[in-house]
Amino acid sequence: MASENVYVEHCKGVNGLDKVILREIRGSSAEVYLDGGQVTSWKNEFREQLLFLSSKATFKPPNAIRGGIQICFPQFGTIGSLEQHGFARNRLWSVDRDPPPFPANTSHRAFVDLILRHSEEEVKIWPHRYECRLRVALGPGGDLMLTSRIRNTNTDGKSFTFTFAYHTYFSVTDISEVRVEGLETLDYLDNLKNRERFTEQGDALTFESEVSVDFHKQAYPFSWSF
Ligand SMILES: O=P(O)(O)OC[C@H]1O[C@@H](O)[C@H](O)[C@@H](O)[C@@H]1O
Repeated sequence: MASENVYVEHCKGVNGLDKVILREIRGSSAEVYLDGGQVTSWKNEFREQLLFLSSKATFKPPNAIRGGIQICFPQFGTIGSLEQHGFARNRLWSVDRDPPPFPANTSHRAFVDLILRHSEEEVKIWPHRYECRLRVALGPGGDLMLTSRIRNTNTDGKSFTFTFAYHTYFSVTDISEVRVEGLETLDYLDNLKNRERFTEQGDALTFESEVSVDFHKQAYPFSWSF
């Protein structure tokens, strides 16, 4: 059997939408929808699901699929004039059959390359031309790697700025066991308190009730909602 069939399967998912299944020999797998360029499932070798996908996810483009790993581009959250989290999660991506080489080549066999290019319709709301590439790769040990590469294809040489995020919905068995470390001394905006600014004091963030906070570290904002 061709390796494409063993490790990478192109098929139809919910509502006939195009999806790609990545499989590794020890049993781990991932599923990626071309709608939104979105990973919707990631299972370890014991077939345990590591991502959350809402039972209310509609799989009706151009609505974003609620769950998995949404791609937020060219805007994360409400930092800018576009709709929340930008438009990439609402667009149909294509399989990139001939991606430019990666600086460090890996030996992964379960991977897919996707590409999203500007549409002329979209240029009206975000006046830039771009290529947004995403490689989703599943390693032999079941590790999932997302690599994104964004290229400015503006014909007039004009630069643009953007924000980007992998908006990941993790599946959590017991929220009281979860600790997020490494945030001490960083400032955050609390979405449940009118985005008031606070400084994290503790050595770990824990979750006893609903939490929705955006942390800012240098140029990289990141956000937690439970
Ligand atoms: O509802 P959306 O647009 O998919 O956003 C999902 C979440 O995105 C997070 O970044 C926000 O902090 C949350 O408040 C929000 O619920």
